[in-house]
Amino acid sequence: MTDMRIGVLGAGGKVGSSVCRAILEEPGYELVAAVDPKLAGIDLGQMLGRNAAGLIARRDVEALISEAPEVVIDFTEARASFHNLLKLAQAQIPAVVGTTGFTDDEMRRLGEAFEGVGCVIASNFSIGAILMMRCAAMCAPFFESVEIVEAHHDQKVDAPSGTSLETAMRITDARRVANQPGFLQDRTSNLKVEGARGGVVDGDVRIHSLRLRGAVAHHEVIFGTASQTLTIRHDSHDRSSFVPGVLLAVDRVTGLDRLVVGIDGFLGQD
Ligand SMILES: NC(=O)C1=CN([C@@H]2O[C@H](COP(=O)(O)OP(=O)(O)OC[C@H]3O[C@@H](n4cnc5c(N)ncnc54)[C@H](OP(=O)(O)O)[C@@H]3O)[C@@H](O)[C@H]2O)C=CC1
Ligand SMILES: O=C(O)C1=N[C@H](C(=O)O)C[C@H](O)C1
Repeated sequence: MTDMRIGVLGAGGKVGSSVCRAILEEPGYELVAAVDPKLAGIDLGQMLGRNAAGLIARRDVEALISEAPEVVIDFTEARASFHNLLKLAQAQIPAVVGTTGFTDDEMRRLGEAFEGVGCVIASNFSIGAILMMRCAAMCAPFFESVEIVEAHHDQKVDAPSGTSLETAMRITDARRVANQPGFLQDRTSNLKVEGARGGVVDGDVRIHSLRLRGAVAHHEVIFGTASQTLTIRHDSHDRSSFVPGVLLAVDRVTGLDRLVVGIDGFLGQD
């Protein structure tokens, strides 16, 4: 069997460079195009090691499409990603997307664009974060209060994190399905610092976003009810935590004919 031809958008970024290294090292894949505007024209051997020697970084998605990749992986920034994904869909190239920060309207339009072509968009590819979201949904009907705290490195551009938004959505969905009322509202009436109580999503789940140099990606869901709290916490200590989930999605996406959100369905054990 020939190796699967992979293209990467955001190859010079924190996650994109980890993904490129994995593609270069794992058997069964060939890195045929790597795009990052600031690296255009550079031999990626300098950045990714000798496995990448001779692979020249490309400037844009058009240059990537011209290399005929079988799957494209995208870890960039939401606005750039949205436009690039429309071009990939038009070229009938399946995509695996980790970029966060899409609007609801962009997600809807991507769903339409990928009718007939595989696409996986996941807010978090690490197994621990996926299980954290599942545990949070399982606990949601049993508690009266919940708040989410997420902490990321200080270079992150979107807030709150895509993972915390998806966790909030899964929590409110689980409560609705269990016919439970919304969470208790707090009684803060003297808010002395704007934002001190975080931001409210999906009606009543508060998210607090911390941005700290030295952090990678950390999510904590804290539930409360009379006399007790329950904390579910996940930490990504290194970007390699996302790689196995990305490769799993790459293996599955060519068998899809539409946009799938999340990789839960590929894990089994439902
Ligand atoms: N789903 C998941 O599991 C995960 C998702 N993420 C998400 O992935 C995204 C990237 O994260 P991270 O790697 O930390 O961010 P980085 O800023 O380190 O990487 C993004 C890279 O994309 C480049 N870029 C910008 N525009 C384009 C474009 N049009 N074409 C190609 N490359 C482009 C950037 O270049 P420049 O620096 O010049 O702008 C940068 O090198 C974020 O949205 C983040 O939230 C992150 C971790 C895990
Ligand atoms: O920007 C990051 O780093 C991460 N982004 C994703 C998110 O917004 O949820 C996934 C993970 O938290 C790392």
